[in-house]
Amino acid sequence: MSKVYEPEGEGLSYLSHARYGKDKVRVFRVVRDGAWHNIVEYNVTALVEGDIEVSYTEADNSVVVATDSIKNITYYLAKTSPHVLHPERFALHLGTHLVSKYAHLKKAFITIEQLRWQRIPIAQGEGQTPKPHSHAFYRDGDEKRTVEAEIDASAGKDKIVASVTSGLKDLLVLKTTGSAFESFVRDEYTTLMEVNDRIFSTSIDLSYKFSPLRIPPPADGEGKVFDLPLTAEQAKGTAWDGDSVATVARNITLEIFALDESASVQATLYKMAQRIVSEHPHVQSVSYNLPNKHYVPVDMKYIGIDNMSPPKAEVFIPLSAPSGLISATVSRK
Ligand SMILES: O=c1[nH]c(=O)c2[nH]c(=O)[nH]c2[nH]1
Repeated sequence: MSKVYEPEGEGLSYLSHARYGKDKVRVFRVVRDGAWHNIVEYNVTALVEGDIEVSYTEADNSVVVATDSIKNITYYLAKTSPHVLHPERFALHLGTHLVSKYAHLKKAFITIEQLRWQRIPIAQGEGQTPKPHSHAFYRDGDEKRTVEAEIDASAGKDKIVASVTSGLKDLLVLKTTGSAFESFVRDEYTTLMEVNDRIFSTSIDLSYKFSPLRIPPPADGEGKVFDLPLTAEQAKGTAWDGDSVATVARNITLEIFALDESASVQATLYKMAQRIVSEHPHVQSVSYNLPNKHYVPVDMKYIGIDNMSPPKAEVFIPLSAPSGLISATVSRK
């Protein structure tokens, strides 16, 4: 056998953080309700922390639940969990299962990206409103719904606490008026013109943090049976009710983007975030990252055509880079 590599200066350092698991677990699930089929497609990341130091420091794999097994558990729960169609609940179930089954694993970090599948609308006849098809779907954009759940069993397996941050990303929007940018700092570095009318386009990255949830001990001790003792009323607006919060947060974002007479990306962002906090008592904070995707009017002076400011500005160069990047978090007082 070749010589085992022995690091030098062992006394100089220590393992200060360790977390591992499976990334990019791609899952598609169909739930058949007779002829009516419901589907989800997820990209799942499932990571764990706990008493795993020796796997790094002593090459002792006896504490390692293989990442391959973590992937298998993800598929096992995609098959058996009653929560699979709801990304927040599925993340909570998966995380609870991991920390309940393995005593030495104290925390699970589950990230889910849900890809879009919409039902194909089918017109039933001439002049009829189209109806969503029972089992045929199309991808209507790159937007993803996101969930990040931390399931913490370090206070004991019967005292599991979960914190969940949900949101969406890659929702591309654009408006052709109702956006200005004026009265900013002017000095020797300024070349940007003040504009009272411009194109506003951004790719929305939104996240909202829910207040923590207590997870009751799983009935079978392993986390295979999992439910929250919340009535529908108690669950309203919590991470458990993630689907309805996601719908409202998305609608608020789109509505304010469309309707706001925007003074800047900053000011519009703030209005969106405030509205989400005000409509959901269980949302503790809301964050947005909004790239300002610039559309620059083409200067046609050289051929005697005015294309520089609205209403004359009609032909634009969509700049792929650079973009502005405006971000903020609005928190409940
Ligand atoms: O809405 C904007 N905010 C800025 O901070 C900024 N900076 C810039 O060049 N254009 C814009 N637009």
